[in-house]
Amino acid sequence: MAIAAPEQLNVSEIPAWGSRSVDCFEKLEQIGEGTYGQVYMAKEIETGEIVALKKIRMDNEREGFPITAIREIKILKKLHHENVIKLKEIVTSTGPEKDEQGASDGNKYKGGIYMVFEYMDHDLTGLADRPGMRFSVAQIKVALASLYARLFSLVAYQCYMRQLLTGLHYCHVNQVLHRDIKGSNLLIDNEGNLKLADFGLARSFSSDQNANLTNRVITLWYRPPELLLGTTKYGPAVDMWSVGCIFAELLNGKPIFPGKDEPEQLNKIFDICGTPNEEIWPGVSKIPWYNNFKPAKPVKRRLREHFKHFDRHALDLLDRMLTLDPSQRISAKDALDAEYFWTDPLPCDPKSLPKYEPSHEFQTKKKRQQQRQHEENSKRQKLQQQYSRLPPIQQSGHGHPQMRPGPNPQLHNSQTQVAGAPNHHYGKPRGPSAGPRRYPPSNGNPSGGYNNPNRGQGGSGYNNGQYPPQGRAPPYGSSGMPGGGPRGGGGSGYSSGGPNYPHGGSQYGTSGAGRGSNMISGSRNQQYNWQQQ
Ligand SMILES: Nc1ncnc2c1ncn2[C@@H]1O[C@H](COP(=O)(O)OP(=O)(O)OP(=O)(O)O)[C@@H](O)[C@H]1O
Repeated sequence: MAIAAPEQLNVSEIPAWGSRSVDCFEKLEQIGEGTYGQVYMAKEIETGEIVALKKIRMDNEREGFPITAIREIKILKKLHHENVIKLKEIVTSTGPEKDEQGASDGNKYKGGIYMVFEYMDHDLTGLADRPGMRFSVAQIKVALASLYARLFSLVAYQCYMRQLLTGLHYCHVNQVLHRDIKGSNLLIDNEGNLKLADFGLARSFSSDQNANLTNRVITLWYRPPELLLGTTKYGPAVDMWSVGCIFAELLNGKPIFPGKDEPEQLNKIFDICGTPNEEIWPGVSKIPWYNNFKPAKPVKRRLREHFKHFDRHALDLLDRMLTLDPSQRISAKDALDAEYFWTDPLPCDPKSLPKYEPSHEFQTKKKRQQQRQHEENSKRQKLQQQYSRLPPIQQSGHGHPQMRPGPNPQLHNSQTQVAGAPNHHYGKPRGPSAGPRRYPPSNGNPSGGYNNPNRGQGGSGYNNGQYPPQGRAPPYGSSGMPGGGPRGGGGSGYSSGGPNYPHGGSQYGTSGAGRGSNMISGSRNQQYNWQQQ
């Protein structure tokens, strides 16, 4: 079998893949709008099976098939685990494509390539954003029902966290870094199963951690301090920081570090986790941008006080996930061993979790927009009715301006507010004011502008308007990256064979010394139910 050079898709490995047409599927509904393009819920016509079709965006690909898609396909082909999304096949279309209403998509001269995934009913962002899943302290105080619901959601979160860590441990053992852990990339089905998705930024890593990797990864709110400080040598600990942010977000009801840009992101982290120094984080002063960001006044860590309302074991675990020094940060394997997962109430069987209507971030956001629009319209109607009951306006021009019929300034104001209303916490990362950005500055200047020439059409970066283009930045561009990207010397790329195995006894090895994570069976010493590969 021909071996593909690193970064090339070895099509001969997968003869059946790509041979079927997307016409084998009927698109039912759009469920996601990602950097890649749209994601659809679709039905396989022959079998009736429901799948998710993710269209690979090709419109700005003068250089051929997008590297992020190649990486995602290559990595997903070698990962097989119940907590990692399954890529079933690749399908193509040669001619004009139809949208879910059966209309041509207007892109009639272009063929399309789709990844076919198993379908998942929710993403964690969409699910956590459902009214029934979020509870304020006030609600809990006033209603016993809410208390039950709150307890129930805590049990659900514990169950999701266990699955997230199990899937991530599997990735790390197989030497894959995810590098974009966030709620909308954690998919959940109605059986309560959680799966890691969106491996477009993932890559293999070698256990010596000496290779230079790109610094420009992980959505801002979930990005660890070592990346924000400019390191290019990192490992699985980067994903564990993101897990800590998600864990705290679930328990807290909102994101914990919602920074607008890199400096603010670091400030938010330092404010709660304390400022780093050589004592608590040996080597921190050697990280490229440490001096740029060194706070004038040291701040003490106050994470435990800040989240003192969390359950004790949850707080212990969170403390170890949000450890500034990546070498002291807890691994996925050790996190699965934490008391949090081994004290009552033990994580439940995912199947016992409640079933909800499908909810993806894309849909919940759309619904919220529609609801806002609806509320505005009825407000407007009410005001118009009020005005129509008012006495007619005198033509002399002495009347109060608010008594003038027709649109008045107030209404215009409120309309503007709707259009430009701040995005909800769970809004898609679209720009500085609309959620976390995905990439740090590409110009090598940590506190300077954030234009990213790699970010899709025209490379307009983040400063151009509220909604910058959504093309996923090839994470391996070479511009201005401190230390050079993995494409340059040192980037290990992919091995052409199977995944590399970590050396026995390493943090990510499967020596069998670790305790298993299957809480349902109640056995703490059980092995993980997957094979290392
Ligand atoms: N297999 C699936 N089943 C159900 N929904 C899915 C599936 N895959 C993706 N989605 C939905 O589509 C959204 C976008 O998918 P994905 O993250 O893979 O695309 P992306 O282009 O990488 O997006 P982003 O730029 O936000 O990371 C997800 O957040 C999820 O809501």
